[in-house]
Amino acid sequence: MSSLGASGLEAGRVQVRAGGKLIVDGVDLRVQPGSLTALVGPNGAGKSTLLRVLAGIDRPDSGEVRFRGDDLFAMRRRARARLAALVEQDAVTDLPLTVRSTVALGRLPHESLLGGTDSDAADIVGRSLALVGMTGFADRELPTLSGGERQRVLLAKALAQQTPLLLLDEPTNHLDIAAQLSVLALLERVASTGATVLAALHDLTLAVAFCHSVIVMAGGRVVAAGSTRETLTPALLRDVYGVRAVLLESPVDGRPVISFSPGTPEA
Ligand SMILES: Nc1ncnc2c1ncn2[C@@H]1O[C@H](COP(=O)(O)OP(=O)(O)OP(=O)(O)O)[C@@H](O)[C@H]1O
Repeated sequence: MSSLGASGLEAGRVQVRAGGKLIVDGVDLRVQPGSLTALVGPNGAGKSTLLRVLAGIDRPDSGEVRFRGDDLFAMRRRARARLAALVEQDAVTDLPLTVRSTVALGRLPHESLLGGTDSDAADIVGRSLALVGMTGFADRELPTLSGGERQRVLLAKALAQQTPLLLLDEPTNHLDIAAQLSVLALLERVASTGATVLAALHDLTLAVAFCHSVIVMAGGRVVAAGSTRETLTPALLRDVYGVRAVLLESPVDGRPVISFSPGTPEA
């Protein structure tokens, strides 16, 4: 595997087998630091499975994952948790914890094993809650929150982890349109600080508006990757999703917009 050297996320020949078939089938990818990258593809393409491998949570059946040149599976769990955070899709959120305590879990990898406290924890937890607009919910119990509120708390927990690698599985799930836009803008800002940020997104309009790069998966494989504008072409969207689409430019801010039309695309 060629190396990104001291930066970025790199996966080589990653395979994951489940239920007797390859659900991730020889994935090679690179995610550059400093810009937001989208991971897109139809339902069942293998995005969630791949994200768990890229976060170092699930070991692949074969292949390797490196971040800043280091093998994620060769390091201890705590060390890995200081490098990589994953916001999972519909993660279990019925723990009887307050919002503040939930976000504070993101600080665990930074606490000293010798019992010393993480002196900045309260401050970082407070700032993370503010970034996702959940300050007023700090003392609420997690199970009492709406789906969108929980989603924002889980994002705050990952932000509190302060990792240079941030992976997100459908981070805009359950969010209203204003919250979706503010989460994408927040991820853009996190990436602009030099972090490596990869988000699985179903909403291609959001992907093309906010993400500089895109990785397209189908059937467990990466079928295209590159700059979002150049990769998400009408031909690619027809081949991968079977839809009719056209790429336009927003008259408001010049950002790209994908417009979809009903009906089956012509071959
Ligand atoms: N333990 C398992 N046994 C059998 N098949 C599995 C298992 N886990 C996942 N799969 C299958 O692997 C494929 C990839 O699943 P995955 O959740 O990674 O896809 P995805 O791209 O995230 O999908 P979605 O967009 O619907 O969330 C799916 O077809 C899924 O049914």
